[in-house]
Amino acid sequence: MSAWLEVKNLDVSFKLGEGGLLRQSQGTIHALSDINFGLEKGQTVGLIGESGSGKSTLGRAILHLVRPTAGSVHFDGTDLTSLAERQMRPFRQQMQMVFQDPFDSMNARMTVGQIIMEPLLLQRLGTTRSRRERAAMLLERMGLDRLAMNRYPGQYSGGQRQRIAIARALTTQPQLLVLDEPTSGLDVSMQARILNLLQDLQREMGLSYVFISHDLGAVSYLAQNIVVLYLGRIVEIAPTARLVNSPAHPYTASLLDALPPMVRQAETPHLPPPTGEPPSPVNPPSGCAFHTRCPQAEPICAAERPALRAVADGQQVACHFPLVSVNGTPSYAAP
Ligand SMILES: Nc1ncnc2c1ncn2[C@@H]1O[C@H](COP(=O)(O)OP(=O)(O)OP(=O)(O)O)[C@@H](O)[C@H]1O
Repeated sequence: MSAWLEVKNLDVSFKLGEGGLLRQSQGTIHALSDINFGLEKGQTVGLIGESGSGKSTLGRAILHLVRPTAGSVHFDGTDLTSLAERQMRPFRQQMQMVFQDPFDSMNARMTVGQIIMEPLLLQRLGTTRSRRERAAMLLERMGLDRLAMNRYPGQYSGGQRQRIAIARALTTQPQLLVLDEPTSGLDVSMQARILNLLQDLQREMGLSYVFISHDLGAVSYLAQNIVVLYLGRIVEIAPTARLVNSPAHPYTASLLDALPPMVRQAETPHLPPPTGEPPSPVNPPSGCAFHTRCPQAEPICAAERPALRAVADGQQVACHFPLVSVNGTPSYAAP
């Protein structure tokens, strides 16, 4: 049975040398290869990985903002990838994106009210009065004063601007939000407040989230399932508790190193964080792309790409030597 949101065999490539910043370079960036996962209504899936692993591209491909090279995205039974932009319009209302630095995506000369009402205007929804009323109501729900309607985003702190961005994303009453690093750049207490707000809104409105972050701690707070990406491929996918307590891929175990001890259990393996920069996605390493940085790589890892395979209920890993055996039992010695 298909999930409410289903990503199937998704590939996204960018050709270099066709203009823009990258016109000096040649080749193809395989930003995403063979991505498969599902999300149920009212739930959160986390996308985690280092910079350049393909998280934002995946979020954008789900929202039909990037055209996949192959594969499909199904939303509530409809294959979005087969739709022309005009047919996509009713779905745009259902799905919105919240960006990392909302100030970058806000026009500093527009008032907060205009910013929040803009999606309604663009989609020609409501009347002037109903748009204003909805924007003011959402501002209040975000813990901001209605007076903010006539002020400018520059008058607000990072955390307040993130609340304004969330209010804007909610104006069209979407069912799905793609949250792209919504807490990065905020201090720890503000991060916690935004995460709590997102959790409350999810319960109240039945929202579904695709939560993109390089911070496993933030993702594990909201997500029921986590997808770990490395150089455009899924290396592990698992229910959150399983991933955090029994990671199967050495790369996942190295991301756990950054988790506070109260989130990670004492006996959970956590390898040192990967050293150096990830390899280039234009010319990725042979076999398992992580083998060049993996502390336990064997010759087969450079020769053959491991397929994603199930090791426990809901847990799949692409590794020749997973840290758990096929029945999900940890196969590592406690430190
Ligand atoms: N429009 C584009 N044209 C060419 N290459 C792109 C484009 N968008 C993304 N890429 C490349 O695709 C790869 C994945 O990028 P993406 O931004 O999805 O990664 P990310 O995991 O979200 O990283 P970050 O955390 O830094 O945002 C990178 O190598 C990036 O340079």
